[in-house]
Amino acid sequence: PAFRELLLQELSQDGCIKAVGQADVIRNQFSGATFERIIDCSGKCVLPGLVDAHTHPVWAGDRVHEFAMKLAGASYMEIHQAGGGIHFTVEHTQNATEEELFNTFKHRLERMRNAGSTLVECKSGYGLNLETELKMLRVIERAKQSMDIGISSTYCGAHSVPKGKTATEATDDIINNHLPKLKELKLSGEIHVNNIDVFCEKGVFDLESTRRILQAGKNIGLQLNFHGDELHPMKSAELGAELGARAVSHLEEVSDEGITAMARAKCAAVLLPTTAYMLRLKQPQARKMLDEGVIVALGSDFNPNAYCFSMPMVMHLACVNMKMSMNEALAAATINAAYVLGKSDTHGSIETGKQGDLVIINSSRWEHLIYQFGGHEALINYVIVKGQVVYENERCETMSSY
Ligand SMILES: N=CN[C@@H](CCC(=O)O)C(=O)O
Ligand SMILES: [Zn+2]
Repeated sequence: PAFRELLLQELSQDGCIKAVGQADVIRNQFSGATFERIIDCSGKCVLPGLVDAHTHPVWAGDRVHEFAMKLAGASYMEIHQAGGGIHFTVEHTQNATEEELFNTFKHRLERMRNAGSTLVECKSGYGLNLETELKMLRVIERAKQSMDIGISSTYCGAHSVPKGKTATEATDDIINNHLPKLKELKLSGEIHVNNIDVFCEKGVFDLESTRRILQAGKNIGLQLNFHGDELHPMKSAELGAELGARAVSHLEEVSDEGITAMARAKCAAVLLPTTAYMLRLKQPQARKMLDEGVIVALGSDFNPNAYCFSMPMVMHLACVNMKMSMNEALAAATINAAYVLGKSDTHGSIETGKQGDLVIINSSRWEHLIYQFGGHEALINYVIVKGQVVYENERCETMSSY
């Protein structure tokens, strides 16, 4: 994308982009107009706001002790099966107040936004029981109403099988109790959930339970977007294609048939480079997916296992470890991620009529946003959501970013 050609643009009152083009053309077009604020972007680049297609940002209790265990050789599933991992976070999240959860979540969203994310998918899934899942979803709903960042919310009550239940019992509970409650809350206007997610994995939810939960979610109007083929080949990709899922995340262990099916069904792949990196998993086959025409998106997967807020770092990892080009990584972290959330008509690119979500960086080459690993803190000059500056980085002006 020729972002360097984009010299000036204007945002209308409704927060949407009014025009895109050469500075002199636009200057003529709007010669009589007045502006609340004009930002001179000479020597800078304007990019679409980044879209993070996969996060778990509402929780209490960090897992730094487990990071040490993993460095010492324990695997993700060994820790999970011993009652740690997601179970540890569930216990702490169940005990946390709604206010505590909201405050930490708000802070995390600010850090994501300051790293350039303007639209973020946010999952529940550390409650597992109905009461705590609803507590998490209320926290997300409150942030949707009050924070200057876009949020797409996901019910992930099937993130793990709760202690004391079998997977079948948990599946029945979700279908018979959780989903009807979500439907009721949507009708009353209290909570609007956008997507449904399941952790389809050996020892968690098998393919049949995943199918039942996703189908029931689809029946109440949720978009399907689930974890699959991460640690073991599960035929999750094939299931996603069959059910008309918007996306399947992870896919380190996807089959060849699964890739073909996803391409045909326009079911996107959400790749999560932080998780593959920190768990030292086999890298997902991004190149094969791209070559076969799968819509590839990226997510930070921010969670207590993979503690990363930054989509610029995610793009860097995708380029180095998954062999994506910088153009592919940027598309995956903007328009393709917006597609995953059902929002590519309004988000994910700089086009007239789309929402004015932008990142302005202090470099004349946009590629610096990916190239400078961890350098985004000094490089991102402004973050703009719906035409309003929501983050302005004073440090940026004084620091050299070259
Ligand atoms: N794999 C399942 N869920 C998360 C991890 C959640 C956790 O460990 O707390 C993921 O996407 O990596
Ligand atoms: Zn996840």
